[in-house]
Amino acid sequence: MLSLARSIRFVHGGNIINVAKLTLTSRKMSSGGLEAAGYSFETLKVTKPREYVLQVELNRPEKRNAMNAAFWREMVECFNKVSTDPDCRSVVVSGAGKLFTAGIDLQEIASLMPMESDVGRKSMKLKGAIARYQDTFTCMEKCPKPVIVAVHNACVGGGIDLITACDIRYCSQDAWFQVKEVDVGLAADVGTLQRLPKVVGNDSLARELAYTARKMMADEAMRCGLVSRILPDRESTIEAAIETAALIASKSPIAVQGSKVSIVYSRDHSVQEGLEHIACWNSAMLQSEDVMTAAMAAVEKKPAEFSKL
Ligand SMILES: CC/C=C\C=C\CC(=O)SCCNC(=O)CCNC(=O)[C@H](O)C(C)(C)COP(=O)(O)OP(=O)(O)OC[C@H]1O[C@@H](n2cnc3c(N)ncnc32)[C@H](O)[C@@H]1OP(=O)(O)O
Repeated sequence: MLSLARSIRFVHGGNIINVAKLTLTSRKMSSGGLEAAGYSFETLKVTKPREYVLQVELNRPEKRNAMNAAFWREMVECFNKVSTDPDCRSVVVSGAGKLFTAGIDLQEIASLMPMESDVGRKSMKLKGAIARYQDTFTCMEKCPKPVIVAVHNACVGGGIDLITACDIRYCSQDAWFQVKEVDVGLAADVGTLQRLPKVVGNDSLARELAYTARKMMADEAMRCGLVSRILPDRESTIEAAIETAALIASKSPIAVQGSKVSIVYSRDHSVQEGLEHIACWNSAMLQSEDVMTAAMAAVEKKPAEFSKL
């Protein structure tokens, strides 16, 4: 660890500020692939491939990462923890094995149905259950840390719900995407119908995919804006996602998380409401030490080191 003390005078908001001591800490990279401390799950493998970056891998490869009851519960536990983890600034989501995910576990789908005989009570219970399933992906959107998803091969049904709640989507050349729900007699209900049209900015295409359940291949996913990069294979897709996550993690966490909160808010509000929201947000956050830290680093032409958040 490298420590460097020096005195700097800086102008901020019309005031001259003396920064008595600037401590620069050298980067201590974690060894990738090791399970991240405190993140132990049955269906998810969480590792730390870079400093401040966590990789959450869907980890039921023998069942094609089908989403079972443990998965729906553990994703919420995982992302609630990520949200407040000062050692995490960005997240990569990937799938273990042959493909990204085969969607909801079809062998467990019958167990969704409550036992009540009265239709009203049954419906109320089911409504609560669907809301909890929705929370599984909404918690990724509510997590202030950017989430980059690396899709390879198949991304089916619930997989589309998952990836449309992420911030950034990359895929491999062999990736394909399928809003599969109508094929299993369902209207998609955990986010695809709400988020996909906004992600691709093409209402006609979103409806076509939802009504037909046709497969969309990687090239079309790129053209329509579902993904922003195509890489040759699974490994290079994950590596590219980790590189982007590491770049994000090197920036001010106050600025990055404020950007995410503002982008999500603005998507669902008018331009004027979005502007008012960010004005209120930044009336607090512009006072952060991160503004000074970033400015000083720029002046010194050195990488900025931001305090944990
Ligand atoms: C409140 C509701 C919330 C969410 C709703 C979401 C809706 C959906 O997700 S709809 C989509 C449901 N998924 C599917 O219809 C896909 C079914 N699977 C497949 O079509 C194929 O498995 C495949 C994805 C194309 C992959 O094919 P392949 O690589 O040849 O693998 P398989 O030999 O078919 O499967 C290997 C192994 O995995 C099991 N498995 C695969 N998918 C699922 C699944 N969705 N649910 C449960 N299990 C699945 C499959 O049974 C095999 O298991 P074995 O024990 O080896 O037999």
